[in-house]
Amino acid sequence: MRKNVIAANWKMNKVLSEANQFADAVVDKVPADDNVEAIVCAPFPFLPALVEKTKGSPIKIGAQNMHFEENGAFTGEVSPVMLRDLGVTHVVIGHSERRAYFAETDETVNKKTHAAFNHVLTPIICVGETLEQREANETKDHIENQVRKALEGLTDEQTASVIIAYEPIWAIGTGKTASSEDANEVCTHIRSVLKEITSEDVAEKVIIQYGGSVKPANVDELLAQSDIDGALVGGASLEAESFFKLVEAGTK
Ligand SMILES: O=C[C@H](O)COP(=O)(O)O
Repeated sequence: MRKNVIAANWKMNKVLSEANQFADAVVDKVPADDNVEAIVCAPFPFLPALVEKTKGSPIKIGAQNMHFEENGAFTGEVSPVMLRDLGVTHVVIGHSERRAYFAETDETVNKKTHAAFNHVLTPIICVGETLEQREANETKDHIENQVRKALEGLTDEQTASVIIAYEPIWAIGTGKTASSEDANEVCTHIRSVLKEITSEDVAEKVIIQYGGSVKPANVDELLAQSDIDGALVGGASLEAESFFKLVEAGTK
């Protein structure tokens, strides 16, 4: 039985005092529950404070991006070594906003995925189609291609522990959610691709999240689907109360 992984992706929001207030508000509320894992993926400047504030709680802290190299002349970049050293446990890789605005490619997604495992970070790998691709009936082929390229060269053990976030681009921040059945259909396809790449046993272990306008009002229906094991949440993860409700939904 897979647990639900509820990950907040704050994107480029909040200042440090707001990040601290959020941590204070949720740290004693989020339950230690085998059915759910709660992760907050925050901007780099907040990571040390959030790691400190959530120590001893079940909440894990993640970054929203990183470079694939360990160090070097890469002005403005943050390495996996730095994240691990801070106590960060997860990293979002290949978010559609990184792919669209910061030239992230399937190749860099794959390099970052390997770098994450080399530094004991769990990658949350994002895949998703545009509205044009959906309308042209290209969703499954596109997602399959993204998944295969992201996971190239991983061991079965590594593949079993990736988190894949299926986020249809047209549903991100738009208020439009894929119907839970449509979202599940793509997540089931991802799992069948994982079976081909590895084995049924490995594929059944992989956490597949849905992301795109998830909120307390629609999360139950999404999590009830057979192949949706959690959510990667932007807007509705910014308020502590709303994030807590999403995590609570994951315990059911
Ligand atoms: O990483 C999160 C996704 O981009 C979803 O964002 P959203 O919940 O604001 O639609």
